[in-house]
Amino acid sequence: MEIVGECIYNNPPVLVTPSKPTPKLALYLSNLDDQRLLHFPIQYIYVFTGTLDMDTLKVALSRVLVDYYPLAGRLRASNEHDGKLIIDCNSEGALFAEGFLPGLTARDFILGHAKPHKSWKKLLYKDEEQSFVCTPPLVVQVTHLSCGGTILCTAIAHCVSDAFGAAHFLRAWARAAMSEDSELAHPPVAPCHDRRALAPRCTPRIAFAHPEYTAASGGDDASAVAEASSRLFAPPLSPVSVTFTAAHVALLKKLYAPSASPLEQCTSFEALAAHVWRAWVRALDPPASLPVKLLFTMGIQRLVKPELSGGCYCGNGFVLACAESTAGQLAASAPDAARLVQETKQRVDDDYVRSVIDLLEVRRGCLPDLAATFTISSLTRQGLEDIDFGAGTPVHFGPLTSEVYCLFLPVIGDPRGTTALVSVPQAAADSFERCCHDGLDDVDVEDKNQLPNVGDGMAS
Ligand SMILES: COc1cc(/C=C/C(=O)SCCNC(=O)CCNC(=O)[C@H](O)C(C)(C)COP(=O)(O)OP(=O)(O)OC[C@H]2O[C@@H](n3cnc4c(N)ncnc43)[C@H](O)[C@@H]2OP(=O)(O)O)ccc1O
Repeated sequence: MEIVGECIYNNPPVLVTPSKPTPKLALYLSNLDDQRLLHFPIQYIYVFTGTLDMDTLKVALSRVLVDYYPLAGRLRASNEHDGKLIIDCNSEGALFAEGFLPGLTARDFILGHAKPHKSWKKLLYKDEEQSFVCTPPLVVQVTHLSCGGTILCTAIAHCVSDAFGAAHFLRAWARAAMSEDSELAHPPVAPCHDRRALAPRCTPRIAFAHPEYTAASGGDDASAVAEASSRLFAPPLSPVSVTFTAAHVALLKKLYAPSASPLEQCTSFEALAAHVWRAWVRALDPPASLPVKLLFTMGIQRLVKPELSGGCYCGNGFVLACAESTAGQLAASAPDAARLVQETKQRVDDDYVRSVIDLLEVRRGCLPDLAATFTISSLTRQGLEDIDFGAGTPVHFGPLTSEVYCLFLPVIGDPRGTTALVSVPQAAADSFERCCHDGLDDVDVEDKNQLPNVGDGMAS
C-alpha cells in the first residue's frame, strides 16, 4: 500500500531524556553488536484505531529511559579501541517526532494491503544529513490520522539492541504508559546492558569454517556461480508477505518431519524455515548444482556458558547459523531440508559462539557472505504484536520496510501463526508465493472460517 500524502509536522522533534540521573559511561559494545551487518535501525510500525496521549507517552518514555539509558546515549567511534563503536551514555535523549497525515486511516492497514512500501518511510522522522552513527539510537514518531487512529513508529539502532532487547524495551514503555505508578516504570526483569560476557578471548581462536562469513572457494565455474546467484537478487524487487495460520504450521510440521517416528519431529521454525527456503529456491529456479545457503538468527542467551541470565540481555544476543545444500537437493526433499535446519541449530553451542566472536575480532568489518543465500530472522514469540500503549492493541504490527532478508513475524490474533515477509525479484514474486502455499490447499478449505479477523490472513 502506497502512502500518498505528506506528513505534516507542526513542531520540530524533541529530545526525551531519562527522568532521573543515569550512569554516565562509555558502554562497551561486543563484537556481535559492533558488526557492519548491524549498522541499520530496527524499524517497527504499530497502527492503532485509537488515539495515543502524547504527554503520557513522553512521560512514560522518560521514565523507562532510566532503565534503558543506553537508548538515550549516542553511538561513537572509540579512539582507544581502533575506531570500534561504543555507546556514550550521556543522557542526550531519544528523538521524538509528532506528525499528522491526512487521508490515511488505520483501516487501510487492515484491508489486506499492509505490505511495507517505500512511501512508509515518511512515517519515521529522519534527518537526511545525519549518518547512522550520528543518529540517536532511539527515534520515535507518532503520526495522527484523520480517522482518530494513530501510528507509532520506532527505530532502534541494531548495534545497540537486537529484536529481543527492543521487544523488552517496548513492553516496558507500554507498561509505564498504562500506569500512574512510577514503580511500574521499572520492567519486572531488569535489562542487562553489560556486554563483557561476550568479549573475545585474549588469543582469538576460530575453531569452525563459518560459512556464514566465508564465500565457498571459487573453482573453475566460480563466475558461473556468481552469475547464477546474482540473478537471485536481481532488481526490481517486490515484497511478498505470506501468512501461515496455526493450521498451516501444524501441517508443515507433519510434511517436514524428518521421519514418521514421533521421536523425530520438527519445530514450527524448522518446518517453516525449510519450507520458505525451498519455496525461494524453487521459485527462482537456479541451476540444480548451484550451492545455496540458509542463514538464520539464533538466540544465544541459553547457549553460552555461563548463560546470559543476569536479567534480560539487551545487547545483540544472536549469531547467524548456516545451512548448506545445492538448489537441486533442497528442492528434492522436504524432510531432508528440515533435517538440515535441525543439524545446523545443533551445531551452535558455546564453542561456536566464542569462535564467531573471535572471528569478528580478527576480521573486523567483515560481512556475511550472502551469495545464493536466503536469510531468516525470526521475530515471533517475543510479545511484539499485542503491545498496548493506551489506545488498545494494534491492528497492524510489522517492519517499516521489506528487504532481501526474510522476517518471520507474529500474526495478530493467531499466536501460533507466522507471516513470512521478504523481497524477491519481481518476476519470481508470484511463483514464490505459490510455492509457499504449495501443499497447504486442503488446510485452506478447512481453515477458511478460522482465519484471524484482524490482519491479512492468507493474503499477500
Ligand atoms: C523490524 O525489522 C527488522 C528487525 C530485525 C531484527 C533482527 C534481530 O534482532 S535477529 C535476533 C532476534 N531473533 C533471534 O535471535 C531468534 C531467536 N529465536 C531462536 O533462537 C530460535 O531458537 C530459533 C533458532 C529461531 C528456532 O527455534 P525453534 O526451532 O522454534 O526452537 P525453540 O525456540 O527451542 O522452540 C522449540 C519449542 O519450544 C516451545 N517454545 C519455544 N519458545 C516458546 C514460546 N515463547 N512460547 C511458547 N512455546 C515456546 C515450542 O513448543 C517450540 O516448538 P514449536 O514446534 O511449537 O515451535 C532485522 C531486520 C529488520 O528489518
